[in-house]
Amino acid sequence: AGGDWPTLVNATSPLTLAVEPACGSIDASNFSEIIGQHRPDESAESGTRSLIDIGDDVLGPLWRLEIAGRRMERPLSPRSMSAVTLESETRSASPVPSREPEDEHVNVQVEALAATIEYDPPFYSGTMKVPPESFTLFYGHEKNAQRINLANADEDELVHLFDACDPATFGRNKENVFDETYRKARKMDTSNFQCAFDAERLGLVNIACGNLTFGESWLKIVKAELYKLNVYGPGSFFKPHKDTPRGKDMFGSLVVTFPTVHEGGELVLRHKEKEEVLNFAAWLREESEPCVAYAAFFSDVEHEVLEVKSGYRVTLTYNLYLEDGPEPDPRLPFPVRALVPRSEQQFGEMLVKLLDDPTFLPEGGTLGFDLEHQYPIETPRFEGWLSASKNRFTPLLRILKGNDAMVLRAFRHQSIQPFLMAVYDLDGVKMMFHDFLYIGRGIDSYHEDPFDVMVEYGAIIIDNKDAAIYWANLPEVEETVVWVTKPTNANQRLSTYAAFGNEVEQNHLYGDLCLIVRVGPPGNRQSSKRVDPKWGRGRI
Ligand SMILES: O=C(O)CCC(=O)C(=O)O
Ligand SMILES: [Fe+2]
Repeated sequence: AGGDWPTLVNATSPLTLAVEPACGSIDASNFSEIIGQHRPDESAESGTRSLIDIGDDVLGPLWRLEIAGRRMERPLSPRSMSAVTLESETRSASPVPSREPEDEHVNVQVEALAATIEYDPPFYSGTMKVPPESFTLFYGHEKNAQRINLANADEDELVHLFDACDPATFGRNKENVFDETYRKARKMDTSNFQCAFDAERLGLVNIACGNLTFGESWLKIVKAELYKLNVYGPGSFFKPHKDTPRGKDMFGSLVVTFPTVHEGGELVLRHKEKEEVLNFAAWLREESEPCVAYAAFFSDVEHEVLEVKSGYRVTLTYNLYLEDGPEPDPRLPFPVRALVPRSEQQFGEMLVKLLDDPTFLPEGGTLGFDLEHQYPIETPRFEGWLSASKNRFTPLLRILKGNDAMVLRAFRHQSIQPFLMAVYDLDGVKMMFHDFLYIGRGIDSYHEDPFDVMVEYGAIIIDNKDAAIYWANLPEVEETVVWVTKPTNANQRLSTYAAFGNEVEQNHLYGDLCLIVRVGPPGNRQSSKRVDPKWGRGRI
């Protein structure tokens, strides 16, 4: 059978399930073959509902289930199928195992640590005075080159530039699409223009990026690669999106706006429920000398260009990369970071205080931090490539941003080595895993249950207190994570990250990750053995 699968709506008696088709009528013969004996339901309108007596040796295909108000949309393995029948037998019993009382003490301690982490803006913006010759732009196709001075261009010149550009596309679900309800603007590729403005040579890259903080950034140099020239006429806009990661070392974008007369076209940046509206047009109007306005932001910052009300808005966009710098000269003193995030000192001090406190995790334990930023994850080249031992997120430790890098540095300073994990929520059972997994990668949607695959490859069960009632054999918690900052997005399917970008890119996706830190008992915090899960309480 193809198309929509039926919905399982009720479990009436131990071995009877009621099933509703997602659309159309039920082909009853199909059910009896697959999961059990079909029996018409006299109480329901004909053709809409069926009862099925389940045999002992059921094999589940892909089902959409709704049991006791909970929806489950995933491949149903024999294990969860038997859980369904079992659940209806024991419905009155409490499905959640009894739990120890919350460990309030450790919660209070980690809350004090979390409170030292201050807001670290994921962008940096301003205006910058540049030499007059920087405003010259040559553009055009083949022999029809034109010249324009972007510091004093008139409307006709800007219309000509606008017309010379191509309509701008954007990436949606692995395709480059042209859709003027989403992005109404013009762009020009670097092969068709030459601008005297050079963000690197003018020092703008250093100014803008020096204020964004990274992991081990003193070992790195920032490279700005010119990406596009964008021209927005009256009525142009670009709806919210994140810039597509083009390579694992791309960490952000730089937008430079020229002082062409325009109104509107504000750049809106959003990250973690915070929003910032940058009105470049107004900033530039206030300057008495020719300036550009700029914003450098991390790639996982959602941004949008509001409608241009009048005039023409001209921008250059750059992709920002981290490149390895020269090896530090061992004879010189170890380089000092120019900029330390404000919270680094407070956090470091609180951390030392906690690690020295004999009442803090007296047997050791595992701390978890939700990362504030997303990072580009290289997508595997072929299906099913998973490893039980290799943590595919380790290379990302070098490019952590902002507070994520700050937390990593603080632990490393105490000789404690955090690592990265993705947290999954499978029907209320939370696990951490060292790789990404989605249908077509690791799991075969028809036969395999993601849970089974992840356990086989070494996923660690960290929480079961929200487990759905149909887990027959509730997996035991193997390691309790005390969350300093709680994960907000548990991963279900990686593919959802690819939805919108400014260009198609299939090799890297953004993923949500957590920094996990195993700390030893007082006096030996550096030992990182996994601790008995009865310690501490998970706080997802
Ligand atoms: O032109 C701008 O201000 C931003 C353009 C942008 O977001 C992009 O090209 O991805
Ligand atoms: Fe963008």
